[in-house]
Amino acid sequence: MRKTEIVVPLIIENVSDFDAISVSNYASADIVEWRADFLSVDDILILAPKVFEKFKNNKILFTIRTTSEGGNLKLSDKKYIQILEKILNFDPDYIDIEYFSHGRALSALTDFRQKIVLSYHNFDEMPTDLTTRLIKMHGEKTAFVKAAVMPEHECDVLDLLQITRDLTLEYGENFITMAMGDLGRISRISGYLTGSCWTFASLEKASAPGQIRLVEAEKILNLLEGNLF
Ligand SMILES: O=C1C[C@@](O)(C(=O)O)C[C@@H](O)[C@@H]1O
Repeated sequence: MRKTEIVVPLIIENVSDFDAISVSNYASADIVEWRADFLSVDDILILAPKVFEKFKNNKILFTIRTTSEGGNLKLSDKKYIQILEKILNFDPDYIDIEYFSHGRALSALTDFRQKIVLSYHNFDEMPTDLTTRLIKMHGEKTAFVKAAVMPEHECDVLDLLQITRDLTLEYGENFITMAMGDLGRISRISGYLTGSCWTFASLEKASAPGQIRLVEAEKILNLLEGNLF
């Protein structure tokens, strides 16, 4: 029995690509993350009914990664909240909210806290205030708190692992962390040590640097965690 849940990003770049997507490719994903920011806002709302119907037997995390945090869409808070409100009508299991870029969405959607994955992304560095940020995010009492950072040195990766372990011991198991890029790859398979609850593994196109492919992630996690849980 594996501990770490595997999240597989669903990336649709054109509405016309959707029908060719095979749900069976996502069968071994614990959660499917629809990274909706690869589409325009209009196309997100056009495709939403079809995505939630096609993946009705999967757990779905709905994510709009904005340009403020390494994604593709630049949105006002008002528009960001409007889209999330419309998507919530499809009852996703989780929605991602960028706490430091679009924190107003959290207060607007406070009734959905148990669906919210509060997130923070830093594609430039391992920030020195990461612990403070994660504790502040944890205080919002959402389902999960997630941080993806870019390590420059090996010590940045080791620091992230230790910070995750310390916070999990202190505050409980709702942290999801990863160090991105090739240097950070170990952080994606060390949840059994650190307490990080999820890892993101790619099917075809990775949604962030350093992601391990789904097939390999399953093998490694089953090897590392198989006899532990
Ligand atoms: O926040 C995350 C984590 C991630 O950035 C990663 O590094 O695997 C991938 C994103 O799709 C997801 O929304």
